[in-house]
Amino acid sequence: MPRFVVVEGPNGAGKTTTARVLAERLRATGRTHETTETTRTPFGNMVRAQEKWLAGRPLALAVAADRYAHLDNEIQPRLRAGSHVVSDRYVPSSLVLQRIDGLTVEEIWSYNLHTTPPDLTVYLEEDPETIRQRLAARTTLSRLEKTGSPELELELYHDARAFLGARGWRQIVIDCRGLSPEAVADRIHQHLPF
Ligand SMILES: Nc1ncnc2c1ncn2[C@@H]1O[C@H](COP(=O)(O)OP(=O)(O)O)[C@@H](O)[C@H]1O
Ligand SMILES: Cc1cn([C@H]2C[C@H](O)[C@@H](COP(=O)(O)OP(=O)(O)O)O2)c(=O)[nH]c1=O
Repeated sequence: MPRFVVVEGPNGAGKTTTARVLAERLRATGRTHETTETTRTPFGNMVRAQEKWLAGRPLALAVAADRYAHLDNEIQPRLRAGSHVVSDRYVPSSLVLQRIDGLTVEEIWSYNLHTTPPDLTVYLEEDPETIRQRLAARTTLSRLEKTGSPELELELYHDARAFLGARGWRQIVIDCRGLSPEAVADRIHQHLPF
């Protein structure tokens, strides 16, 4: 049975790296599609490019619209065709980033109410100082990356996890400190039934 797995965590925690290694590993068990939010579609690229101008509610709505299109046009068709789907970011990212952008959890959730819960949502945690050093090496940071901090994102991810857990989402936390991306992917794989 194909599975929809989401990788979450603060900027610089290792989402993109982990999602790539995990997808590579899952390919040994069946077809696997790797994807990301905001999407690499023209609409998703526009949202990313306009992130400075589309703040607060307009950004929350644009990101949610991109997410619903992602579900309709990419995630659900791939799952129906028998592929596993691994997404770098999904609803929890909105519960963190849109909150940093001034919205309440209730408003953010109202825009995401009709999304499909993943089979497994993985929250990566890493030492804030390690994350800060990784972000310092990046040449460009988005408006929200500059507004938030590793500590704030970790705290808001904690709230997001409690909120979604109360709504039946199946979730795990991986403490990535000292673990290679392969070791992180191993731990995630242990929670999947294949
Ligand atoms: N488990 C890990 N151990 C050591 N370095 C890592 C690990 N995961 C990611 N990295 C490194 O940390 C940096 C940020 O990783 P990235 O996957 O881009 O994070 P995110 O997608 O969460 O912003 C990259 O340079 C990446 O190589
Ligand atoms: C997925 C998502 C992205 N965004 C916005 C803020 C981010 O700075 C921007 C880009 O997402 P991000 O994945 O962090 O950047 P990139 O793909 O360029 O590495 O999109 C949200 O505000 N909420 C979300 O739920």
